[in-house]
Amino acid sequence: MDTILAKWNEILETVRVEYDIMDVSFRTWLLPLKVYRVEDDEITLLVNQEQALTIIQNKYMLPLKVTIAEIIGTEYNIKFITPRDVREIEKSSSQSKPQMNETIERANLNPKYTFDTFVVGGNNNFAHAASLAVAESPGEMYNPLFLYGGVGLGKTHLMHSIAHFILDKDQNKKVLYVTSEYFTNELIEAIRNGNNTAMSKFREKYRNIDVLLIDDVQFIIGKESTQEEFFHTFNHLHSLKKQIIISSDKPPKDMETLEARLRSRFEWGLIADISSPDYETRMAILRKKEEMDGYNIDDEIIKYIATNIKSNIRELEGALNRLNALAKLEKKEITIEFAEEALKDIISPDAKKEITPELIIDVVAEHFHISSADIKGSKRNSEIVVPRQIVMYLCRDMTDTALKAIGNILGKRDHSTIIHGADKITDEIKKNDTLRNTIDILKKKINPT
Ligand SMILES: Nc1ncnc2c1ncn2[C@@H]1O[C@H](COP(=O)(O)OP(=O)(O)OP(=O)(O)O)[C@@H](O)[C@H]1O
Repeated sequence: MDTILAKWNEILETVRVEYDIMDVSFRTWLLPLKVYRVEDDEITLLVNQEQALTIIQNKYMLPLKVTIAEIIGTEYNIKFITPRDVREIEKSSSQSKPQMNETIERANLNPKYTFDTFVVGGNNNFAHAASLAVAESPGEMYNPLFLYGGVGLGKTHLMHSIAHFILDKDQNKKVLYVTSEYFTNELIEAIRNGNNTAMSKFREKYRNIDVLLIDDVQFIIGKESTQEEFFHTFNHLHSLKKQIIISSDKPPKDMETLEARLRSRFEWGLIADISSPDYETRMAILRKKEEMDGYNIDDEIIKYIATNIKSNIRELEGALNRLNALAKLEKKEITIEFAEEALKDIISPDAKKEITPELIIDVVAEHFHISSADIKGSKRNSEIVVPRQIVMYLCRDMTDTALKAIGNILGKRDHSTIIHGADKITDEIKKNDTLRNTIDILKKKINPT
C-alpha cells in the first residue's frame, strides 16, 4: 500500500502524459481517484461519484494497469468502488469484529493467549506440537489431550491457543474453556436449585459442545459429585468424538486420590508435560513480552531477570511488569541496582516458601482478577470486599501473624475489622458450598503440597 501511495502522483502524471489526456478529463476522472486498499495482487480505487464509474472503468482501467506495472514493477488487478460500497464494507467488518469478539468472550478466552504469542522451547515443544495437532483436527487425533506441569508454566496459554485456532478456522464451533473450579461451582448452584431444569440446563451447556477445555482439573479431587458429573460429561463428549482438553499440575498416574475411572480416561489420549523453561527460553519469553508491551529495557536487566527467576513464567513476566511500573512511578531509570532492589522479594529463594499475608493477598487477588492494591485499599464494592474478607480469614487460618500486623498489611485496618471479616467468612462457609469450594482451592493454591 505504502509504495503505491508514495508513487500515486507519479502514476497519474505518467498516465496523463503517455495517454495524452486532456487537462479537463484528467481533472474530472483521474485526479479524484483515491487508493482505498492494496491486497495481494489487487488495487482497489475509490471513485467519488457513482456516475463516473462506468467511464473510468472503460477508459482508464487499462492505462492505469499498464502504468502501475511499469512504475511499480508488479502487475495488479484494478478494482473500483464507490462510497456506497465503502459504507457496506465498513458496516460488515464492524459487524463481524464484535461477532468474533463475542465468540471469544463466550468461549471464555483471553485474546492474548494464542499460538503467535507462545514461545516454543525445549520445555514445552512436545506439548506445543500436540496442541497444534489437536487444534488442526479436533476430536480426531488425541482425545483427551492432557497437559500437565507446575504453576505458571503456560498450560492455560496453550489451551486457549488451541481454542483460538479452532475458532479462527470455524467461528461456529462451540468451544468452552472453564476452570474446574467454575465447573464445580456451577454444578453446586444447579444442585442447590434443586430442580430438574437447573440440572438439565447445566448438562445441556456442557454436553452440547464441540471442544471442552477444563483447566486445573486437580481441584476436583475429593469432590465426589463433581467427579461423577464430569465423568458423564466426559463420556458423552468423547463418544461423540468431541475434543476434550484437560490441564493439571500433575500427570494422571500421580493423581492418586482421583477416582480410578476418571484417571484411566485421562490416560486414553495423549499426555504432554510442560516443564520449567531453560535460560534461552526464559530470555525469549521476556523479549517477546517486552516487544508486545512496548517496553524498552536494557539487555543486561533482561538477563538478570532470566538468570534469577527460573521456575515460573508468570513470575518472570511479573518481574518485568513490576520493574516497568515502579520505574514509571518513581520516575527512575531501570538499572541493575534498581532491579535488584525492586525484585528482591521475588528473587530471594526463601521468601516465597513461607506462607505470609503478602503471599495470600497476591494469590487471592489473582484468583479474583483484581489487584493486590484493591485488597489493601478502601473500595467497598462487593467484588473487592469479599476477597478482602477472604484474605482476612486465610491470614488468620494459615499464618501465625498477629491480627494487628495483618491489619497493618491490609491498609492499616483495625484488628477488630480483621476479626469481623474473618468471622464473616467462617459463618458464610457453613451455609455456602460455592464459597467453601473457593476457599478450598485458594488454600491449595497458597500451599500446594
Ligand atoms: N511459552 C510461553 N510463551 C509466552 N508466554 C508464556 C509461555 N508460557 C507461559 N507464558 C505466560 O506465563 C503466564 C502464566 O501462564 P499460564 O497461566 O498459562 O500458566 P499455567 O501453567 O496455566 O499456570 P497455573 O498452574 O497457575 O494454572 C501467562 O501470562 C502466559 O502468557
